[in-house]
Amino acid sequence: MPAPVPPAGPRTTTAPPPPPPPPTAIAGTRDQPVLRRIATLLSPYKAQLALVALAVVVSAGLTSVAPFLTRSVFDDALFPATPDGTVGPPDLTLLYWLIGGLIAIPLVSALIGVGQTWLTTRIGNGAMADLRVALFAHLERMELAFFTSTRTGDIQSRLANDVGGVRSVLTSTATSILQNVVTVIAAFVSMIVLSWQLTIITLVLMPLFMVIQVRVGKRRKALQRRTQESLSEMTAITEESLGVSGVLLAKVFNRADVEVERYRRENRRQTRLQVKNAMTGQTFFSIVSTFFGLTPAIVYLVAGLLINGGTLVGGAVLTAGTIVAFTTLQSRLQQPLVQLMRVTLDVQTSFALFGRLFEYLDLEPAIQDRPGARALRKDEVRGEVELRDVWFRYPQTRAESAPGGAAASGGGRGGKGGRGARGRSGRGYRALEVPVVAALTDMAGANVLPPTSAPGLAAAVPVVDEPGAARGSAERPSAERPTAEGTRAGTPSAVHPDDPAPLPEARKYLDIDVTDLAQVGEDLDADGRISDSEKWALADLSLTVRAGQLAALVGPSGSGKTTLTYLVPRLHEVTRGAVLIDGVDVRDVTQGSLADVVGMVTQEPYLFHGTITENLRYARADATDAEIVEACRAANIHDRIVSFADGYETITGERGFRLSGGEKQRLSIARVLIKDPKILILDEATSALDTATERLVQQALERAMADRTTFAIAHRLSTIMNADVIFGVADGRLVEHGTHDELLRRGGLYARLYAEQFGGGAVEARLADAVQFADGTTIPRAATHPHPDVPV
Ligand SMILES: Nc1ncnc2c1ncn2[C@@H]1O[C@H](COP(=O)(O)OP(=O)(O)OP(=O)(O)O)[C@@H](O)[C@H]1O
Repeated sequence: MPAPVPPAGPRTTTAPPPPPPPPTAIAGTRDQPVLRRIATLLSPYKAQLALVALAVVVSAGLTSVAPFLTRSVFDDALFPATPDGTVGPPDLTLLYWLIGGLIAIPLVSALIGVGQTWLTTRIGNGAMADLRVALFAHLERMELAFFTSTRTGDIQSRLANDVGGVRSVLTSTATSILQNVVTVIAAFVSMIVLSWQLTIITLVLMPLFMVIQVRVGKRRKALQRRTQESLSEMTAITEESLGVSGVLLAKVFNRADVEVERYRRENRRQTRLQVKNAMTGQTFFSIVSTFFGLTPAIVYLVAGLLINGGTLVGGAVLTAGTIVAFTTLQSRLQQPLVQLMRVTLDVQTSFALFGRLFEYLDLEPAIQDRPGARALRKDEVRGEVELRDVWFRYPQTRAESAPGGAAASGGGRGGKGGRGARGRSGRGYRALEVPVVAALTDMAGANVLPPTSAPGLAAAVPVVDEPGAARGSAERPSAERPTAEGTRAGTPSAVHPDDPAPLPEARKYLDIDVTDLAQVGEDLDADGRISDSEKWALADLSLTVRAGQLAALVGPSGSGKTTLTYLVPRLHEVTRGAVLIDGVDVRDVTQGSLADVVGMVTQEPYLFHGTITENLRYARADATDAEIVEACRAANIHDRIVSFADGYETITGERGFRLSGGEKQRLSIARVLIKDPKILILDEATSALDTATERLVQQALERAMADRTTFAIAHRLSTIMNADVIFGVADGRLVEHGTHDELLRRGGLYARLYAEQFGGGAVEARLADAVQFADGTTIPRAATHPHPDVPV
């Protein structure tokens, strides 16, 4: 039995969490300048900020009163002038009061300082936490394509390093600026009151300093951006190389040294940048400090000349007290002024970090709920799925859009999860995402049909039974969305300038060798019909699967089977055409309700680091212990779980690495059974299974498929034989459909596949360790493959 329900954590809470405020509300909008956006970020803390401002003004005021007390100590208390011009005896009463004041000022200032630090730390950390959550929530809403084209390390680095980098700006910089500005202004006013002539001497080089500082700031900002990019790169290398898969890959291919060298190189770059960053502006600050160090000497000299030459304007008197007070003020001015320059520089530098953060916050999720989207009611859904005139192409990746960008980073290692570019930053993503999305929206609204002159395809467009029945039930009026029949019959239709040239007839696909099918796209390219950059992952695809049917998808590797299935739960958005569930366009329903209706068992089931129970409850937080056990029994995994020392409380390990491929598969089947979706998408992964578990997985799958519409990317003969309909996909096109017998008679793609992959019906499945035959016998394979998770 599983242990009692664990305390509700983020993964197990039953009540849906309140929707996060849109990130723009937290951090302003794309069109606002960075400073305004930072102000928006701080706006929830207005009251505390006002308190801080008050504290700053009070302590600055107190600090600038001190020199006047000092002047009074000298001129009125210690050496009071008598009416006849001589120095009288010290006025001790006045001296006591003045000394009392001089003691009280630093004490009160220190107390105010403590309170101020407490407040600013709270404000800064609060705003930083808001920013981090806004970024996390925003990224969670991004579509799948964003993650396939962005390195995980880059995302992690922005959340950790960049947000951490702006911490000082948010915690102390704002108050530091305010404090120093007030101190500097108060000191200046006091200095002018004491002697405007001496003040001019102090100020004379300020304009020059300011100009230099702006230039230094620009340089520091550019350096900071490069430093953060390098940090992203390092995080990405760590993430890729020190994950379980990465370590396994490096060990199997003996690439550990290469990985270390890659890390060392980037680390060296990081060190160089850090040193440059720290050194930029140091000479400038040394000059400023030297100038301030020399100023008192210049002041004494000028004061002597002024007194001697009698050039003091308006009969002003330069007393010893005034000169002492002035130099005290002037030396007090030095520290806040230099600090102000440093802080302004930090702010300029931090803009580079804010820029990187806002870049992500400004990415528009390409797939969102449209206004007024309605919820699909799971209990009312029958589960009929239709793909209507579907065209799909993957959004251009960032490497393709930003020449030299990602390629220059040279970090990627490829692999299924990383087909997309491995760019260094998100810069290019929006640049191409927006036009792509805009173009798609245009096409969807412009009643544009992909042209085709492929008569062969007319025969290939499948409707499993009752042709047209489901088509008519779509919510959109047919005038808005022309039917596939219309297109096929050659009905004139608007042609978009971006549309590809006419495609060859389906016969072409049926006549070529199965193993050559992956090349079809390139053949077309050579013909000049579709350029490679315009290659469609799915083209002109229409099919209907009735509620409760099992549809098997077959076709060569890379033909688009996975892509096709991802359109149903809207993990990708069709470029043209529509996907309908019970006649309702998936774009018209909320993504949340769609996710409730569609379940997936992927080739590489993902388990997070946690107990088995926690992983299973991810499907439905309120699943009872009995339901969990029932699902595990149906998935043939219960007995295995209870055989573990910790039973249902066994920790699965990161990404489920403590479990075998077959165990993970059965757990993921149990998880989908707990979810109980109306539509199931199943990517059979027989090559990850061994003979011992194959039968258990197959049984589990049969139970999972029962009573729901299933799309199975089939790698088992029995799945195909049991299918109500088989769809043959080649190079993103549906080239044939029908039952096993019909397609065999046809002698096309499926017939070839059946002959080659399934040995004409003799082979049931190709497993990790053996080939399993339809009669139940197995023949071991040569054990050349060290681990199913390691690509060879
Ligand atoms: N995220 C992506 N970005 C760009 N192209 C992609 C992406 N994912 C897949 N593709 C491309 O789309 C095409 C179809 O891939 P898909 O994974 O759908 O094929 P498949 O038939 O499921 O292959 P397999 O049986 O090997 O899993 C391939 O050319 C592939 O390279």
